[in-house]
Amino acid sequence: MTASIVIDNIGELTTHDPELGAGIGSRMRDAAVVVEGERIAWVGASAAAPAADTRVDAAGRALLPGWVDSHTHLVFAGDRTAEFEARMAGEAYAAGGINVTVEATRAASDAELEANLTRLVAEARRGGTTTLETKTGYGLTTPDEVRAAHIAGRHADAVTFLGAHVVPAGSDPDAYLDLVTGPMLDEIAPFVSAVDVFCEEGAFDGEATARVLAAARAHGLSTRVHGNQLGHGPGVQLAVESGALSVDHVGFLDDADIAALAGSWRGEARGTVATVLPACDLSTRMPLAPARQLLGAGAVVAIASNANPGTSYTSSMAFCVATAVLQMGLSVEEAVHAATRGGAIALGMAEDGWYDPRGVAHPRIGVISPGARADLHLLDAPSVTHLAYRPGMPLTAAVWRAGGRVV
Ligand SMILES: N=CN[C@@H](CCC(=O)O)C(=O)O
Ligand SMILES: [Zn+2]
Repeated sequence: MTASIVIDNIGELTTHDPELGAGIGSRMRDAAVVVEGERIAWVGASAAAPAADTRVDAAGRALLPGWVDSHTHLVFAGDRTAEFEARMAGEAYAAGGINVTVEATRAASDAELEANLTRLVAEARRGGTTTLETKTGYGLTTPDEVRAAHIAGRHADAVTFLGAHVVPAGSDPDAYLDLVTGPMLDEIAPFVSAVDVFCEEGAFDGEATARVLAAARAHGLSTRVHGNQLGHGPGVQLAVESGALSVDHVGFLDDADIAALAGSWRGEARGTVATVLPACDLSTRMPLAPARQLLGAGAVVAIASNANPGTSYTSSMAFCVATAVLQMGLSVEEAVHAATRGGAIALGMAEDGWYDPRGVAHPRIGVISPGARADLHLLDAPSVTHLAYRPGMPLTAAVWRAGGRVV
């Protein structure tokens, strides 16, 4: 028999389910949610809630989908405090800092990398994150990248190959590109679901990016691009042209980039999500990505933490949501949508039947709707508005992932 839970007396319920009359911008009051096994079985008025094996009284607090963090780099060792201090003293961020983490990561044992990853995933869970993508990209040799993918696959919901993060110190750029689009990709492909490339000055130019994306597609893998982070460039256009799931950072966009991202959702096929990374923009002292203009133009926007030791050493999605509201001009509803359902769309997990790295199929995530996976985040607050109204406060009261209480 599958165990059931009813969470009733919910003061404010964010579902993102248009069928429940609660898409972006509307919230249900006095609601209840019933969970059966790993799925949501029922959503409705608290007064009409059916009985279940266990009852949780939300006591008038707000319930929303668990955060979907669609962009992190958590397989690493070492620390970049000195680089951060230098940046706060006025030095600019440059892609080359990645090599500092590459050196520390290569020197770490499997157990050290896994312990660090486990610690960071637990930290994210405590903040309400129920789904997490993470990338390789601090190994940059075939064995080091494959080991990162294996370690990530034991703890993350999606693993992305980022061999094209930067040309490792001492390597010839052409030879490295041949490796990353050839033998390294061949070896890692069975253990990842997507390929990412850092298209930026100091990393990979447009031509190299196009080669990485084409090689990924030839292996049947999805693609993502780190694009337009430090300046204008071809990352967004290449991502859209190649049908990438997402292009992330998007700090420096011209009108054609915004039009391409919005236009990518107008045809039959799905488009490319614009993933903004507010904590990274702040930590690198870069302009905040134009999320308001992107939404205004009709683009699909996700918010992610970009947790990594160089540019964004936080997995706090609540902090990212608060920043998106306070500094990027999003409404609370838009920011919460971008950090939940937006992330699910960016990961290809917004529909039933997506597979995790262990080959297990799951129901859709990022929504609170009958049939969806029961990933739920109860706030110690009456409304999601408090995420921005009380920034920095620990508002996570309880978290369920696939129907199981994890916080
Ligand atoms: N932009 C590329 N990669 C990371 C930075 C990684 C690092 O500096 O260690 C990012 O998303 O910001
Ligand atoms: Zn990143």
